[in-house]
Amino acid sequence: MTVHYLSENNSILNHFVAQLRDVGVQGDRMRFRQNLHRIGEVMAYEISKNLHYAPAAVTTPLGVKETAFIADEVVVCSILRAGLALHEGLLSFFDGAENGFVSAYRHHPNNDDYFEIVAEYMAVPNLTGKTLILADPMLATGFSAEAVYKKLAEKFTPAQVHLAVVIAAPEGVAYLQEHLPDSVHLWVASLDSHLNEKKYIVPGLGDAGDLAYGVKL
Ligand SMILES: O=P(O)(O)OC[C@H]1O[C@H](OP(=O)(O)OP(=O)(O)O)[C@H](O)[C@@H]1O
Ligand SMILES: O=c1cc[nH]c(=O)[nH]1
Ligand SMILES: [Mg+2]
Repeated sequence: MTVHYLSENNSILNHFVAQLRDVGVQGDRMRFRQNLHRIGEVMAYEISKNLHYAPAAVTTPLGVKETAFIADEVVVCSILRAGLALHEGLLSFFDGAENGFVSAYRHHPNNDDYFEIVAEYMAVPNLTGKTLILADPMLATGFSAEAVYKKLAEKFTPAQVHLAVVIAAPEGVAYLQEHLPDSVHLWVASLDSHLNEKKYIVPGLGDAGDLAYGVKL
């Protein structure tokens, strides 16, 4: 797996991530979703630098300009719920992309800290031969991303896979390095310190799904 750390260079991306984290701003759910959307746009731009291009001509009122257009067939696929707002941002740049949605949540069967990932709902187009961009703001243990990747890989063979996450824990990055193929690209807006005993990212931002859409039962 190739990891791209987007905060290695200072950019306005860091402002959007900082607002997601800030307890004084988080109460504004619309701004939280809007910042995920804006980060999705920035990530789309960064990922676009790794896609394949083919030459094509554009006719202007004054002549013809040879340029290069994305040749890959892009599919944006979000991991529900928290991936949705990021998905919309990616889609606003990859506006011709196909779309997929897969669910993943932490199930605590014993009402303690132990959990299993349940990935059951999957609504996706054919991914074989296409460029799959998986969107999920949080990479904590890496179990959700792994479960979703494997569920999709059972049925399809994408030509390229890009996993776009906003905040990652080192433990999750290391886990995916071991469990996903070398060909996968991981895009990280910010790398944090560690996971706490509940496997939440520290300092992180809290629960991204709840902050975007409200607390679930
Ligand atoms: O790396 P992991 O340890 O698997 O944790 C990361 C997962 O946790 C969050 O989803 P969550 O389970 O909170 O679901 P939600 O989006 O419905 O809130 C997040 O959006 C990831 O999918
Ligand atoms: O820190 C974390 C870990 C999992 N899911 C979240 O939303 N946040
Ligand atoms: Mg959640």
